[in-house]
Amino acid sequence: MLLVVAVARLQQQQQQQQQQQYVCPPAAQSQHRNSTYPSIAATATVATGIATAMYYYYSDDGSDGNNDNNDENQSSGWIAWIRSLFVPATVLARAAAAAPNEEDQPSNVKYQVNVETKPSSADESDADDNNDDDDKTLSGTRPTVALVDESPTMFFLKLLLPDLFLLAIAVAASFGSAICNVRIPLLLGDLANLVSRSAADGDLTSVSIADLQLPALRLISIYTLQAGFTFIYITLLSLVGERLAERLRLRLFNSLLRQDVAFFDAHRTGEVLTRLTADVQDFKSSFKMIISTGLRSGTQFVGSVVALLTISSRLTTVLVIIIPAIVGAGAIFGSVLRRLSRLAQSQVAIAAATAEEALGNIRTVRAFAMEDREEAVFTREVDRSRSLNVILGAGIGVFQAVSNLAINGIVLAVLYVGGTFVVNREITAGNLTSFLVATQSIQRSLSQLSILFGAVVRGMSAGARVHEYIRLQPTIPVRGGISLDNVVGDIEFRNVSFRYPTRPEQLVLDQLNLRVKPGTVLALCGASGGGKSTIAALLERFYDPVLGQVLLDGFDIRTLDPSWLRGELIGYINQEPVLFAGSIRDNIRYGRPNATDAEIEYAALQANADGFIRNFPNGYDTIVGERGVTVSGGQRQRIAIARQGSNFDGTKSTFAILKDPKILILDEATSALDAQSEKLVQEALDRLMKGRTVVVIAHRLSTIQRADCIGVVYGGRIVELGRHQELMARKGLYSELVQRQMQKESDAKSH
Ligand SMILES: Nc1ncnc2c1ncn2[C@@H]1O[C@H](COP(=O)(O)OP(=O)(O)OP(=O)(O)O)[C@@H](O)[C@H]1O
Repeated sequence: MLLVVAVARLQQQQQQQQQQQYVCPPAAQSQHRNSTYPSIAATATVATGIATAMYYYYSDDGSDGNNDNNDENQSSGWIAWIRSLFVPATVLARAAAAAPNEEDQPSNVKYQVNVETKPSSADESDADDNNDDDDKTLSGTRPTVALVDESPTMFFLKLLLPDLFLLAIAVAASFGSAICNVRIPLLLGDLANLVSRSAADGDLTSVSIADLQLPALRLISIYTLQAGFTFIYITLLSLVGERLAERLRLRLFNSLLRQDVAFFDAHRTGEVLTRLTADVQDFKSSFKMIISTGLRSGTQFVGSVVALLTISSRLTTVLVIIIPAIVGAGAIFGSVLRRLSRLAQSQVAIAAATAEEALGNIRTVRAFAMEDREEAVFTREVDRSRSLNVILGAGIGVFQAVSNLAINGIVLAVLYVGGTFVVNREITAGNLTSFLVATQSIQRSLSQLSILFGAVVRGMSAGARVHEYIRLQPTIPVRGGISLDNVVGDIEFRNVSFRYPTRPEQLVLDQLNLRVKPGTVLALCGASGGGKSTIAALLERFYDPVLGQVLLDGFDIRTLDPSWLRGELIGYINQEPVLFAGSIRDNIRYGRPNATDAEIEYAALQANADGFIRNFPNGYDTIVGERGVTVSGGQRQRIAIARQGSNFDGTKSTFAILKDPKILILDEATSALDAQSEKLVQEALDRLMKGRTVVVIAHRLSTIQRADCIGVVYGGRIVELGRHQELMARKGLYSELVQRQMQKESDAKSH
């Protein structure tokens, strides 16, 4: 019996010790937990016919807003066709993560917003046995992707909805223009028949001007009507296209702003920006082309075929044999060019990325005197790009030359066979003219439809790429969840294990336990790569743990509103605070857009920043440049500190407008500074830290000796925890780190 009681007591003591071990500073426990001529008489007519046909071949009614219609553009149309057939096939890797457990919550909930997260498999298991983490294996914890179940077609139809009426008018006008195009060759044939009749009679006066007036008037009317339709559909299509692109860009940007931090770990900024710019542009152009060229060319094609059959079914048979063969050969050659072009395009992108990297990091390039090397790398990539594009250009040249030969061959074939029919009086010269014009109309329609085909493919893939990002749901929503009142700033990491989604094979935090009591300062130190910054990232909820919980005042932070958590509760100053390209004033005001100038200046004063800011010629209106490059590191940090708070003295009295976080995370905040700047920054930080729970991540151990508690992070765990003196007395890893650093400092001094 005594033995049983003794074992039970021993187990109880061990449990208490384990809990005490990760409390900082060591003391009481938290109460909460959770969670595209024949007859000589007719020669003049045929000449007129050829001229008309050639006119039609080399011109167009206009347009689809994409300017693919005159001689020059005819050739650029072919190029556009070939180019348009490129289908960049990009399939993206995904990222994502976990979601909250819902359990009992303490009662200081201020308000609640709907939580949008979807539980992942990892979370489901986590929810089942919240604290039984010991039983869990850490395999299979790679985050799943959360997607909105909506097809791209459905999405784009919905996006078009506000402009449906305008689009309907544009479609009707485009259709009207196409009908006019089908009518024009027939009216031209009527006119030609009149002229040929007079020529055939050998009496050029047999046809009076009055006889010519009616068909001429009809032609003028239809030309005018067509011009009107063209104006309407191009203008409206342009309007609808631009509005659609705008909505698409806004939706995409909105979605990107809300993606998980893990998404940005996995995707290059350049790639994301391409979707926002080039892909939206491609989608818009293709959309406009489908409506204009598609509808016009389709209607023209069908109308012209009917016209051909009406004029001469035998002559039409000749075309039916020739045209498909030519189109087929063109398609095969086109696919080869397409592949070549895709290669050339990606090479251009590689060259651009090389330049972007070098120019974006110009300071590093300059510092290492690597200009020549970067030039050599860029030259190599540009050379490859040139070679591929020269081959592509030659291919396009061959394609276009053969195309022109084929098209001219068709004209000759129709003239020859048609001429025979005219000599045999099977058809009239006017009919032959109409036939030629309609043939050209068919050719033009077919070539535009093939361009359109490429554009459709390209537009669809661009649209799909854009939609892919839009339908991606962040696993950590930006808003949603509860906000608390009267937060005291009690932080607890309970059995937290973590892997970065981009590197799931590496366990970064391994069942880490840590408790920071309200109003105290915890300093985290330890070897590089141990997991210190990761602890801060989890506290900011940039990521969710794969196992375990991060608790704030007893609430699992997955149940809290992330926007409230980051915007109000936690202040985060990292080693390289990033400023926006605006003025100093706007940067300090960033957290609270409604702060007055007086409040901003007070905050700057408290952050030891007012002095240097006033020394700038433009004072608070000084522009800090991209990412804040025109101010020094120490100045940048003090601006970042001023951005964090105004009630530096712990009172909320006069200036409580700027951000006033209850919890502060200082990630290497003073590590990049000289002694004088560090002193100024440290003073500002000391003021800012008053009355808050602070987690400091530092390498220089001398700066953290006064911390209420020091935690040594190693291999994703807290291996030592306590006050400076205690840890020194323990003669463990901390004392070793301190001694090594002292040695380094004295070595540096003696040199
Ligand atoms: N975004 C990320 N994606 C993948 N792995 C990451 C990411 N950030 C950090 N890591 C890895 O996680 C581990 C812990 O990194 P962390 O930045 O937390 O360490 P640290 O202790 O703060 O190091 P240091 O003192 O050098 O800043 C490292 O191995 C690092 O390579």
